[in-house]
This record gives sequence, structure tokens and C-alpha cells, in this order.
Amino acid sequence: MDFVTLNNGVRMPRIGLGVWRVPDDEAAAAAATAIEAGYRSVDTAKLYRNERGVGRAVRASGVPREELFVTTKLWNDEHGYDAALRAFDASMDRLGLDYLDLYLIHWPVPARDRYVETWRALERLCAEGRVRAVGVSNFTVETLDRLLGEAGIVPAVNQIELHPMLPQAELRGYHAEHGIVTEAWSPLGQGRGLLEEPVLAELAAKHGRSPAQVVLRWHLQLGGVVIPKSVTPSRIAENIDVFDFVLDPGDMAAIAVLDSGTRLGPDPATFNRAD
Ligand SMILES: NC(=O)C1=CN([C@@H]2O[C@H](COP(=O)(O)OP(=O)(O)OC[C@H]3O[C@@H](n4cnc5c(N)ncnc54)[C@H](OP(=O)(O)O)[C@@H]3O)[C@@H](O)[C@H]2O)C=CC1
Ligand SMILES: O=C(O)C(=O)[C@@H](O)[C@H](O)C(=O)CO
Repeated sequence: MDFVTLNNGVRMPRIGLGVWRVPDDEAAAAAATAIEAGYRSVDTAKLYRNERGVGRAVRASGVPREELFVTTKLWNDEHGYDAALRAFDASMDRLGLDYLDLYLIHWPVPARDRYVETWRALERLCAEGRVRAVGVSNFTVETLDRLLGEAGIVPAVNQIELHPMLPQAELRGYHAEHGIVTEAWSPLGQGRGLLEEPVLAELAAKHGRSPAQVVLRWHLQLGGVVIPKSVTPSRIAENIDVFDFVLDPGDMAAIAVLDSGTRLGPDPATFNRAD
């Protein structure tokens, strides 16, 4: 496993298991399979209703806790200083862990305009050592600019929708300028459409890999962190077997043609759902 070093010195695995839309028991099984296969990072959220399963798998893994990296996220109805502190306690109760590795504000929810206040609570949790690093998700250049103008800690990570159809060049450039690690969600385009693109089949054949492995390699070569979701043991193993081949500049350019600006998830500038 490769690692990135976050802006506070914490090391984060470059590949983690995503578990969105995975029921609790299935998430526990997938996380156990992943850890057994060599993953050291799992990405959950209060929204996913599977923090309990992820925590069970982490505790039962037999791998020392300090070798594992657990991320969870505060949901949109938990913004606000006190609400965020309560949300963290509730997530930690569900996870059954003594400390967390990364806590993220899931969405900025611009219509509520409470993300700066929420961030202050995350800064406090970090200062108290209850979480090793804090970050955001789905923040835009605009919401990051505002946060950085008022924050004491620069977010370690911004977890954003990122795949060859939506390569997010501007936001990645902003992250690089400010020392924020880019973490890609829906990195495989949610497993539909993208993976059937002929150019990916060609590159897969050229490298003797699968289209998913080619896409994950593309992510790694952009320089960030990636969290593919799978509940299929063979795919879980396949998705971390990407550290021993390299896409050349021509391969990267061929994948760049897939940029269509297509979002698979909500637009963070207007996503204000808080139920
Ligand atoms: N911060 C945010 O707002 C968001 C965060 N996320 C996070 O990002 C994670 C990943 O994104 P997600 O939207 O789940 O989608 P992904 O892009 O990771 O795609 C997952 C889909 O691809 C399939 N798949 C996985 N590996 C392979 C493979 N090797 N070959 C073919 N198909 C494959 C999976 O099938 P199967 O499971 O059946 O094997 C599943 O249907 C989430 O699980 C979540 O943790 C996601 C959305 C928003
Ligand atoms: O999966 C996540 O982390 C999300 O935030 C998304 O599911 C998001 O809430 C969404 O897609 C709602 O339609």
C-alpha cells in the first residue's frame, strides 16, 4: 500500500474501501474482506448507516488499530458547533473506536451557511486528539476560499466526485496550491458506463489489467487518494492490485478524452438536503 502524508504529518493510505449504499452487515463483511486483502483504510459516513459494521470489522480484524485508517463524515443535519460535537460522539459510539483517523464535513450545505462554525468544532476535536486529521467533502473553490479565510486549520483532505468523466482540474489545482489532499469519490463512475468505454478496454488489454484497474491507476497518477466501493471479494482484491504498472503520458492523454463534465452525484453548489 502507498501512502500520502497529510498537511499535519499523518499518513493516509492511497486506496481505501468505500461503503456507500452497503447495508451494515454487508459493510462489515466487505471491510473484513478488504482488510484481509491488504486494505488499511475504510470510508464510511453517518449517512451510510453502516458505521457499526465498519467498526466491528476494524475491531475484529486482528490488525493493530494504529495500522488502520477510518474515515467518517458529519451529515448535513449535524452542522453547527454543538451539533457537530454531538455528531462526532454519536459516530464514535457507533464505530466503537477510541479515536478516529479522519472526520469530514460531508457537504458544505451553502443554504444553511454553518460550515465555518461546524469546522471550528472539528478543529477542537483535532486539538483534543480525538481525531487525527480533519477535512471536508464536496467543497468548491468558493466554499474552500471562505473556510480558509476563517479557519485555524487548513482541511487535510477534500473528498470530491472525481473520475475520468469529471477530472476536476481547477479544484485539484486549488488543493495543490493549499496543501489539501484530493480524495476521489465514485472513482469508478459508480461501475456503470465508464468502465465500458472502448479506450479503457484498449488500455486494459495493453497493460494486461481490467478497465477498473486502469481507472484506479489513472487516479493514483493524478496524485490523490481513491476509495472504490465493492462488496465482491474478487473486485475488492483487484482494486488494490494497481501498484505494479504505470500508465504512460499517452495513456493518460487517451483517458483525458473521456472528460465530459458529467456529474453522477449532486452539485455541491446547490445540494442543501438535510434530512
Ligand atoms: N463524500 C461524498 O459525498 C460521497 C462519497 N462516496 C464514497 O466513495 C465511495 C465510492 O464511490 P461509489 O459511488 O460507491 O462508486 P464507485 O465508483 O466506487 O463504484 C462502485 C461500483 O463499481 C462496482 N465495481 C467495483 N469494483 C469494480 C471492478 N473492479 N470492476 C467492475 N466493477 C466494479 C461496484 O460493484 P460491486 O460492489 O457489486 O462489486 C459498484 O457497483 C463510496 O462507497 C463512498 O464511500 C460516494 C459518493 C458520495
Ligand atoms: O454517498 C454519499 O456520500 C453522498 O453524500 C451521496 O449519496 C449524496 O447524498 C447523494 O447522492 C444524494 O442523492
